[in-house]
Amino acid sequence: MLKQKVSRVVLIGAGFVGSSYAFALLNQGIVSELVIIDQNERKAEGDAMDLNHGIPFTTPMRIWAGDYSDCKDADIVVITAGVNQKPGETRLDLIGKNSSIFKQIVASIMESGFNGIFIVATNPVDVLTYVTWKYAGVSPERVIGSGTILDTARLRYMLSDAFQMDAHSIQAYIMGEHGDTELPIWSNTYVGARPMMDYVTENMGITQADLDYYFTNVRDAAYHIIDRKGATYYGIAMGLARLTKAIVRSENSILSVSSLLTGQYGLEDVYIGVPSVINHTGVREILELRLTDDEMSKFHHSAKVLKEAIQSIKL
Ligand SMILES: NC(=O)C1=CN([C@@H]2O[C@H](COP(=O)(O)OP(=O)(O)OC[C@H]3O[C@@H](n4cnc5c(N)ncnc54)[C@H](O)[C@@H]3O)[C@@H](O)[C@H]2O)C=CC1
Ligand SMILES: CC(=O)C(=O)O
Repeated sequence: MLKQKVSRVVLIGAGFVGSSYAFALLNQGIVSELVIIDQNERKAEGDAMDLNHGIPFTTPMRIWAGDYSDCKDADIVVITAGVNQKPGETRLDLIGKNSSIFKQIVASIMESGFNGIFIVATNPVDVLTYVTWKYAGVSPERVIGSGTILDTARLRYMLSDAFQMDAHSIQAYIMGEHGDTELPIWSNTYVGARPMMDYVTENMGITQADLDYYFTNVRDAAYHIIDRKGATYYGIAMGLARLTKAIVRSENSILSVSSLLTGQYGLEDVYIGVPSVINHTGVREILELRLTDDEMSKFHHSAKVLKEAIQSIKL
């Protein structure tokens, strides 16, 4: 007889990002159980009710507003709780408020006996992923930050729009902090199997100035969206759903997420956005790219900024 395979996600934080992620999970039928926790219990209950009413239109799933004891049987806990940026604020400006709530959140998760994978999206995400890893005291492959998964998607979208190519056919990565010091890895960008630089020079008349313009728009996308509608959530929600699918289905997919460096790129003891192989164990390995000297120096600068931010927190 076939065994019933239950996959459970517990979502902590049912704000813009969390609710959009829940909606993406339901629409894509990625897991069989979703538990929603928020300090605003009525909001978590309301979301569970609303989402349940969509079930007849999609894949069967159990959704309820729960509590931390539900983490015991969870495969993945996704943390999106905390404040978001107001216009003009950087992600690093959120460090004080958001790191202080993580101590209690991570302690409550671990008290349940949770033995699965953490995904962190709350900003500043690289710093809070490090904080989660420290507070949880688990092996680093079980703690993943959304890192530059969204920035990489933004870059692939912008290049696909510029080249009039399907975004799936563009291989490109943003590495570093999910924030102001991130960088594009042009040296490892491909259109299909062709290195992007020779493709665009030969066929498109696109210059380095154009590429710089696309990157600036990627780096500053959150500021532009927050100025217009107060928060960003659909893009990251779909990125979190993609990451969840890679774990639940053990896909061994390469995604640019925040992983702990342990000597890669000559760095250690920092969570930072790097292409990583994701499966049911979490981060199976970090796929180290060959960077140019300029890319390496910018990546080291980004890591330095993150390390300084981590040092500013009393862990
Ligand atoms: N990693 C990424 O690419 C992105 C990250 N973000 C970040 O995600 C975070 C959430 O953003 P939004 O959903 O827009 O904020 P929001 O304010 O809409 O939602 C936050 C939710 O967290 C809940 N919450 C706060 N403290 C809690 C606690 N101790 N326990 C349980 N729930 C708690 C609140 O009640 C609220 O429902 C922010 O830090 C934001 O910067 C947002 C977009 C992209
Ligand atoms: C808010 C944020 O981190 C983003 O949209 O990139």
